[in-house]
Amino acid sequence: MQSHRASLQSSTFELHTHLSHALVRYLGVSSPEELDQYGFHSARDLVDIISRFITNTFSIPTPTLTPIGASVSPIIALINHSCEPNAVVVFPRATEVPSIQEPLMQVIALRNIRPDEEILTSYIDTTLPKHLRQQSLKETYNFECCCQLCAITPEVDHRESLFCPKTCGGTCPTPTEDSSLCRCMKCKTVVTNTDAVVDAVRVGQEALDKATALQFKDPKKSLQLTTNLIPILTSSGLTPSSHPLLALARLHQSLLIASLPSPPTQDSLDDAIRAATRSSTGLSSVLQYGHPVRGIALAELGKLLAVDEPAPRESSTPAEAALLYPPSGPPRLKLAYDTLLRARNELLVGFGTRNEGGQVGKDVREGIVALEKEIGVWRQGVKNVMHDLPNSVSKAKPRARADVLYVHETNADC
Ligand SMILES: C[S@@+](CC[C@H](N)C(=O)[O-])C[C@H]1O[C@@H](n2cnc3c(N)ncnc32)[C@H](O)[C@@H]1O
Repeated sequence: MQSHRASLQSSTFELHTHLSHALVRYLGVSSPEELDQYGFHSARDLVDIISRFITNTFSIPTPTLTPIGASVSPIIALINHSCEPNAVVVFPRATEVPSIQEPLMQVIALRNIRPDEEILTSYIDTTLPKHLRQQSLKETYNFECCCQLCAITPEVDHRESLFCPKTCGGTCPTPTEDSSLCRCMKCKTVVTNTDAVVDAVRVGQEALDKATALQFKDPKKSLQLTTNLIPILTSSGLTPSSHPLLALARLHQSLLIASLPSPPTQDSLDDAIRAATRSSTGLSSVLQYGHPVRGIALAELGKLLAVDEPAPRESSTPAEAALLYPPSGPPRLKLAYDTLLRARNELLVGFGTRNEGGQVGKDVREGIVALEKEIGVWRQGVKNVMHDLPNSVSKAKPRARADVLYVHETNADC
């Protein structure tokens, strides 16, 4: 397996040296001779193994993709990187394998791959803009990425974009200190407040770094930072997929879910749903269909929407109801159902059909079945009401309400 000991940047070399010392302490050896039994004959050998380990390991995630460990597979370590990968490395939970053998590492194709085409996975978070992806790949893997996404400079990359200031539906590239002239790619309107946007992005990045560092030590402070910064970045015009707004939104969502009271209040649940919607929308613009991160984000949103509402909101007019997000009552149930169906289809791609979309895919399937039953009960209830009503009334309002509940006549085998 590849090592970069001879060509490491000095900061990375220093980190590898620290890790080598930690390894020596862990092994409890006190002299170079004692290291011989492990096959290390010099400090250089130790740095070499650390470099090899860092270059070739994969993080082991929970079913919802929180990293909890590291693994090495000499075969999978042969796969090179692309920021637009055609495959992913996952650890699905397979029914036919005894749980004692888990986790199982698998490479899953995200799309059809030609026989002569190289299989490529991504080593890093590809929702990041190009300069941060390049920095991360250089620091950890010691190479400059020349994949299609890095080689071609698109007019607008959704990882760094603003909504058109005239709200024509187009987008503009995010201004930077070096390139402050930016205009909408559709209507060509020039963005005038570029300094304010550059400042917002800088402050947002600082807050993201701080909030990430504090997320386990001081989750309340971390949540305060994400809560304060998201509106600033949103009002400066950043699209939901832009950095650092997307990263802040994802962190915000996980902090909100972790701090949900038990049982949740309507406000805390609705806040978490809005955060999950923002994350999922952003991820869908920058990750390809079926990417496990997209599938998991949709599943989390669908599950939140499916939670029983503690105090459903009553809207006085249909117009008011249409503006309400998340919706309440039957429309919420229908949205939960549709979202879980979309999640399941994407999870089947990202975690493999044979794995039934992994553990989350199976949970989502159960959620769909439960919702189908619940929606069936509602529909029956509405039918009964319509049946009991006098003829003149039965054809009016209740039908409109019943339409909301007429979801696809699928069973959960989709
Ligand atoms: C896990 S290994 C991949 C297999 C490696 N190419 C080999 O032959 O053993 C990771 C290393 O491969 C190289 N690599 C992976 N993807 C690359 C890419 N897209 N461009 C250049 N080098 C790459 C880098 O040196 C990186 O540190």
